[in-house]
Amino acid sequence: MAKAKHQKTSRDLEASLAADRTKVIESLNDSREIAPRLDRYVAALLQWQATTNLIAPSTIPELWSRHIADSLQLLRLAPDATRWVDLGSGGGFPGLVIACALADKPRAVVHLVESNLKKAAFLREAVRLTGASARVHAVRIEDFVDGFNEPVEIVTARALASLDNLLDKAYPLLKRGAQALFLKGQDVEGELTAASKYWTMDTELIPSITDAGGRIVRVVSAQRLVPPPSDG
Ligand SMILES: C[S@@+](CC[C@H](N)C(=O)[O-])C[C@H]1O[C@@H](n2cnc3c(N)ncnc32)[C@H](O)[C@@H]1O
Repeated sequence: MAKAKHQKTSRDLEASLAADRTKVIESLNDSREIAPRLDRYVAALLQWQATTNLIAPSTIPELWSRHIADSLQLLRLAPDATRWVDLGSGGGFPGLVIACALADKPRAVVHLVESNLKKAAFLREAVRLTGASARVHAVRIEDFVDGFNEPVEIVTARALASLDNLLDKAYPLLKRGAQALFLKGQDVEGELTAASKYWTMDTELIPSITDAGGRIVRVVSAQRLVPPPSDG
């Protein structure tokens, strides 16, 4: 009886995933190159998810719309960018998904910065399996951004920190001319108000196409008004 229930549950999950995949793949202009890469990525993610918490388990049935489409929407906002840095990549959102989409674009690279060694190991395996245009940096963001001197056009982050904190983390890249695309939830106005106490910013709020009420914050430029509190 318990075994039959387990089989039904796993069949239900497979059916949900397949329906969700179809919806997302059909929404793409041309999925011929990216679909096989994303399929390999999802297979690896589900395999590693059994031992490493890469995504919230409740989101697995809608993995394609909640995570993959959520990540892919950033490409429309920077269609010509080839140099990306994704901060706190976790299981690969949005950076690895973007790197799958850019795999055939000359000179494209997405730098994935993730300090958790197990997640970084997963990202390396996913890059190997998919052929994504990505490099994995298993370091803390704070240790990565200052010494990183390759060209950067776009900095991304999702589910990492408050806007004020994200600006602090990304600032060494923003001041070199990079723009930021931060995937945010519904309370982004509150975060903008809080950040504006410390920053003067040129920002744009773009509605998310996958997360009702969610917004993408495009930071065109930012300048800190008040120095961050010192540690000592
Ligand atoms: C909540 S997860 C989000 C992961 C992914 N961006 C997503 O949307 O699914 C935040 C990730 O950022 C990583 N992280 C947090 N602080 C970091 C830091 N200072 N340097 C590097 N990685 C960090 C954590 O290890 C974790 O994997």
